[in-house]
Amino acid sequence: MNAIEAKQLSKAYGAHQVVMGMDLTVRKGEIFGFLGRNGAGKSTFINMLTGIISSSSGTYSLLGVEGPDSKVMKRVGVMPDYSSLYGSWTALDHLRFFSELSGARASKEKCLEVLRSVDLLLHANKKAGKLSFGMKKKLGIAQAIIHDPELIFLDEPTSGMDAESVILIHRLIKELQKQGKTVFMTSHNLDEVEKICSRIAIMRDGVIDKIGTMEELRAFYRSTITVKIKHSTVPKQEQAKLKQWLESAGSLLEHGDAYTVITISDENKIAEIIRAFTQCKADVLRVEVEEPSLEEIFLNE
Ligand SMILES: Nc1ncnc2c1ncn2[C@@H]1O[C@H](COP(=O)(O)OP(=O)(O)OP(=O)(O)O)[C@@H](O)[C@H]1O
Repeated sequence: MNAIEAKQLSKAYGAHQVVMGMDLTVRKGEIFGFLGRNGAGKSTFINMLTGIISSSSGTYSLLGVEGPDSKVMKRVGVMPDYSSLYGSWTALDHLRFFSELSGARASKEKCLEVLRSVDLLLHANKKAGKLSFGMKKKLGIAQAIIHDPELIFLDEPTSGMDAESVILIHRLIKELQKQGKTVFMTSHNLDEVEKICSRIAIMRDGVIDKIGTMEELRAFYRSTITVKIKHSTVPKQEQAKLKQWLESAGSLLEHGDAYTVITISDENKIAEIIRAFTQCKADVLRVEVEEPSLEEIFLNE
């Protein structure tokens, strides 16, 4: 059973087609990263899945149940927009209220345990209006997980958080995955997505432009493997031969006395490059290989 299945899901506001026939499958137990530029349609897509807005056409299911279905939503956690917190309620009040809404009625101990997991225990009795932006985000994450849901939607969970908090939330998300839960998260932080997501979809103009694991996405952009070589000076009589060989192996970006940078399309070429230097009587002192980052893939539209 898949955690999320969308088939030809669409949303239009008047003549403006915001989501155009989206097909998407998220497997159970995945940490799925959902990316796209501002206005790509990510929130609209999530809002349809979580029943906040209705779709114009298409179907979807969550945890195998065709939506919209209020019963299945008790097994789903959604991180609310921080602006929807009640300023005069404490962090603890929020968790109690939201767990009751889902029918789980978490005990005070459970609420405190969840607040501890997002490092808000010391602020349990603080009014939400007095929490900092990062703390409000943490409270939103706590609300999304208080009822022990199987599927969790997190909208930019770490934006505006300090570095230590980001690490804490990444650990928490991985822990949720270890418990068998599925996390569907949006983020504008590509490093974060690259680090913790098992699969990634990039949305553009209302459709999915790219989808796959980091490895699969990289496979489309293998032409940009960059190899940086620190080497000893190549003897004069070998220099022309080596340069000619390197130019036939890939795009030679830099070729100096002690340092060479080349981009190649096939990682098997790396060993051949090292051999070419050795055969031309130069020692290879260090080799660095850089694969395309998610940032390059994201921008390469
Ligand atoms: N209620 C609405 N009425 C009309 N247009 C809307 C409405 N909600 C969203 N849109 C439009 O739909 C498009 C997609 O918006 P959406 O909020 O889904 O983008 P997003 O990918 O989540 O962006 P961001 O990264 O900025 O959150 C935008 O052009 C937006 O103006």
